[in-house]
Amino acid sequence: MRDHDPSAALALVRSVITCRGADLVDIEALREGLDASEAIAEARGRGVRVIASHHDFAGTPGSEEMLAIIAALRGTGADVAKLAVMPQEPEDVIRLLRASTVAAGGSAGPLVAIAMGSLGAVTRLSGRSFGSCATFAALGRASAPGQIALEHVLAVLDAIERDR
Ligand SMILES: O=C1C[C@@](O)(C(=O)O)C[C@@H](O)[C@@H]1O
Repeated sequence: MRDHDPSAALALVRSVITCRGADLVDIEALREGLDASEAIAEARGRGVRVIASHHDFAGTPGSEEMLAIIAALRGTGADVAKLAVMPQEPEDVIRLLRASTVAAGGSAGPLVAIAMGSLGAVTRLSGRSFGSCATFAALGRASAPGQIALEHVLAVLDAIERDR
């Protein structure tokens, strides 16, 4: 819903929460002009878990900024924080993974950190080693650049996680 009016997006999330049709909702929580905290509290009050997410489809912020974004996502009271960025060069992917490792190091709650595009594909497959609690895969049409088909993700995770 990244191109939509933030309040319309929030109204949609609210209707999903109130119709009891979801176990978990994903809210783009840091959009300008949007106060997601009430919807998040409402969801949690109704037993619906919340992922508070932030997408940067243009680039990869600096390390401190990514850590601040993750802290802000966690500050919304959501169950999981998720940051997805668009790397332009390999160093961006390394920076995202480093920020993910640092942010996951404390006890501030579960995190998902993804670098999009083909450059970031490695983060979708080995994110767990860098603090991510989940990844995203395509079941049919990809919903973000660089998303890999579920069957391939499962095969790679199976190979990577075999000895854990
Ligand atoms: O936040 C995410 C992750 C995602 O952006 C991805 O890169 O796989 C895809 C989005 O649909 C989802 O909301």
